[in-house]
Amino acid sequence: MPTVPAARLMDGTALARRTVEETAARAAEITRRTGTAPCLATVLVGEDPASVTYVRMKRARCEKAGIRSRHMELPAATSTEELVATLTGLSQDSEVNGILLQHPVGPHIDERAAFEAIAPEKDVDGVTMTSFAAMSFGLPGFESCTPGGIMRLLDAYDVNPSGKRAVVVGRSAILGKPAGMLLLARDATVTYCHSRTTGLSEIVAEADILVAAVGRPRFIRGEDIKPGAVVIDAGYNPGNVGDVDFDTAAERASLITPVPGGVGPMTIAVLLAQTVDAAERQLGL
Ligand SMILES: Nc1nc(=O)c2c([nH]1)NC[C@@H]1CN(c3ccc(C(=O)N[C@@H](CCC(=O)O)C(=O)O)cc3)C=[N+]21
Repeated sequence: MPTVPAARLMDGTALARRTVEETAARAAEITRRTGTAPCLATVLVGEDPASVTYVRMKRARCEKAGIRSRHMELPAATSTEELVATLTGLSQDSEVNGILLQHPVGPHIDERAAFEAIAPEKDVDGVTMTSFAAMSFGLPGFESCTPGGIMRLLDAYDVNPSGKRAVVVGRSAILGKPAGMLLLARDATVTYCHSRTTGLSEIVAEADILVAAVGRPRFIRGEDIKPGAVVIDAGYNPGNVGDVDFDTAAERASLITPVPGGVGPMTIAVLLAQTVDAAERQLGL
């Protein structure tokens, strides 16, 4: 007998559409009141095809929402000092409301130094230490976009993290680590797993909420998932493949995000929403 998938889909495309519509209305109001649309600066170092595609998608979504974008393309050989100077310039430019530095930059660049050159009030991608601290303390501020998108998905599907066991597989600076912090700020009991974790399967099996953010295609398999768990696939591997083996996971989960159509569109929606938040704050609206 074929197994019936138990899981309901968490539709990131639909939620992102609603979020972007609300954002577009707020952007239009800013434009009406000031004569100028909010502006996101996007900075891309090098020509990694996936990064080029992601930045293009972000800019296209901005345009649809009535947000201007100003794009800067820097050669792969750009030094840390040059990148920091570019980001400092954008931070001081009163026409720019938000700044996105696409990750990853080349290995010869100190990415942390570059992120910290983004003024905290323009850190709409939630990558600075200031933003991380705000997420960790549960204070208002900009959220890292993918983790912020995950929290909005949980809220939209009435998943309250409070008291739940959340397991985050992955500890990157702008995905796994802040995702765990946002869940902790909402009173989940959070466990981080990573490449040195031993007994991963046993830990994953305890998760009421599982966030997969390791960057390994179909790494999390259904057999390890607790029946009824909420499974968030934050993986973006080449070919639009997630970190979760969707078919087997969907047999066990109660709710699951697809790839594509789950966390990805929400990442961009949060970027746009936070760009308008930044513009409103800077204009005192
Ligand atoms: N500073 C920084 N901030 C980021 O937020 C950031 C980054 N660097 N570097 C790369 C990752 C990746 N990322 C994605 C955004 C949207 C989709 C997305 O919308 N994906 C669609 C499918 C895309 C397609 O059709 O090709 C989906 O999942 O439905 C995926 C991945 C943001 N990232």
